[in-house]
Amino acid sequence: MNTMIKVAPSILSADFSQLANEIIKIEKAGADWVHIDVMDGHFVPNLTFGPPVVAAIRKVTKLPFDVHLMVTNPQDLIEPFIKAGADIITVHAETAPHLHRLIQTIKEHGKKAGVSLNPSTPLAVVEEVLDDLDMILIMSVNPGYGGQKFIPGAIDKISRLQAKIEQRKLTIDIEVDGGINASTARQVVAAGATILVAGSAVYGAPDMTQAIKAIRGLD
Ligand SMILES: O=C(CO)[C@H](O)[C@H](O)COP(=O)(O)O
Repeated sequence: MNTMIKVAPSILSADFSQLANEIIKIEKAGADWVHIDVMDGHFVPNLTFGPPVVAAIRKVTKLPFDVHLMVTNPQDLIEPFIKAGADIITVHAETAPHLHRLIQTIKEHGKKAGVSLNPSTPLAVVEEVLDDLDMILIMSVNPGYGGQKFIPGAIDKISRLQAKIEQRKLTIDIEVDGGINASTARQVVAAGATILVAGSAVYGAPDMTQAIKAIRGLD
């Protein structure tokens, strides 16, 4: 049992016609953060939310907004999403030749900065910015869609990242996204993950409260 684990349901799996209610539902069910998947139809083959949608849903909850930018030009969208109400902004290393600058921009606005790695991207790409990061998001599916199958290679990647964080005595959260359910959650938490993103396992569950508890490992 680990009470330090945070669960961040992804509204990608919500009913978009009822978005405000869908956010209120996860808040009542015990979610820690709201995970918002921003997709541009270019870096990933899907198109989702822009800053106006985030500004609109900001009015319905005080839960932290965990904004995951799956976009080709993250530098153009950091400030608009912060103005819209983001608390944590994560950019993909694959989209950012000037990763250090982007992280500094996020932090200068007083927000938490994360970097995400696709399944095929090695940990080495964040080596030089580790000291500046609040969070690393390990993708356990190829980004673009909810409801995909967890890629088991993520577990060893999380263990190696956790060892590196410990060795450097840093405080960085490890978030995992894709195919998370009660069973995969246990495996990634054992490897060192602290924040679990779950879309279909929460929104597709008959009892959301129970699903969140099970993912957190408190069932
Ligand atoms: O970033 C994502 C996809 O790119 C989603 O957050 C992720 O897939 C969550 O959905 P599920 O838990 O259904 O896999």
